[in-house]
Amino acid sequence: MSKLKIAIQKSGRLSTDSINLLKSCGIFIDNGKDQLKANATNFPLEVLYLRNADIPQYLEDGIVDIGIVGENLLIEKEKKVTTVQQLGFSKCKLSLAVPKKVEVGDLSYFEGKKIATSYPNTLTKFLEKNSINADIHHISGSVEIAPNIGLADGICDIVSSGNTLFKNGLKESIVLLESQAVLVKSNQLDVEKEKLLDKLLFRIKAVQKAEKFKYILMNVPDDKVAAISNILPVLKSPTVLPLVEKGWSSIHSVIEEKKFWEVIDSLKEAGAEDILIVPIDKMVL
Ligand SMILES: Nc1ncnc2c1ncn2[C@@H]1O[C@H](COP(=O)(O)OP(=O)(O)OP(=O)(O)O)[C@@H](O)[C@H]1O
Ligand SMILES: O=P(O)(O)OC[C@H]1O[C@H](OP(=O)(O)OP(=O)(O)O)[C@H](O)[C@@H]1O
Ligand SMILES: [Mg+2]
Repeated sequence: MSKLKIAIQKSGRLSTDSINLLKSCGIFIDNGKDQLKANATNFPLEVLYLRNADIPQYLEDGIVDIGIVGENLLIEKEKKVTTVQQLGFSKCKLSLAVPKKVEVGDLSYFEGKKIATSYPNTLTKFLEKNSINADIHHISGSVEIAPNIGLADGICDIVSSGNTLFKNGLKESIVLLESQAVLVKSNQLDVEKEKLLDKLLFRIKAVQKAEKFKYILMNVPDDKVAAISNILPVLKSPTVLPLVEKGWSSIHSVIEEKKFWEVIDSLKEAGAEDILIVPIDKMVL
């Protein structure tokens, strides 16, 4: 039987969330300590733990079938692969940054300047597109140190919370792109592997939907059931169940979490009591 090979980062910013995503899809991985290759016990999936930076090439070569990487890396590497789904974690930006006291104004500040980065390809293209000539210095890590040791005037690196910039006396000046983790596939999948990927994707979407929605329950006086049902921005019509106490009902439904916060006050004003919001594990609609 065919097996899908997935590449995930061995250790780093993507690894924990990637493993958790597989877990929440009900996929159990039989992992030994320091094992770089493992099999799922209940899904035709083989997991390869790799360096993030190597994954796009493995995908292009068809050595692995699918992988989880940051969008920023795909843009940098420009491999022939296909993005299947945004995953919503490891959100970050790729930005130009300079020492705190420097006034940047616009991109023309960087004309003739020296910029240290781990993303030379993305930066080169961005500067070319904007007709800026700069001296790009490629380093593979600890980029934020460069201006402090006289290696560069500015940097171009990943920014998330901004802590690393702050601690190194730098400030973000121009954002090149925004990124998040994505599921990517090789362009060499056969029909059987495409089918397995569809199965996996179906599960991922069920998990993602469940994260957005909550199960909602509340007690309401019988004469307010209609009014409260009208306020609730729910997926379908709510379920109404009688309480043991006469004259009261319990309304159950599924609601988008952000919409709940928009209607909570009107629900209370309309007479809803004992409102419970409960997480949903999976959602298949
Ligand atoms: N501080 C951060 N916050 C959120 N996401 C980040 C952050 N830093 C990096 N990322 C995202 O996670 C991806 C992996 O980053 P990480 O630093 O773990 O990889 P790396 O050390 O460059 O990779 P490798 O596995 O090749 O050693 C990046 O490409 C980016 O998309
Ligand atoms: O804005 P922040 O939340 O501070 O995150 C940004 C930092 O995170 C990443 O480095 P990481 O810690 O992954 O180290 P690395 O260079 O070893 O990959 C990135 O290269 C920045 O240095
Ligand atoms: Mg990093």
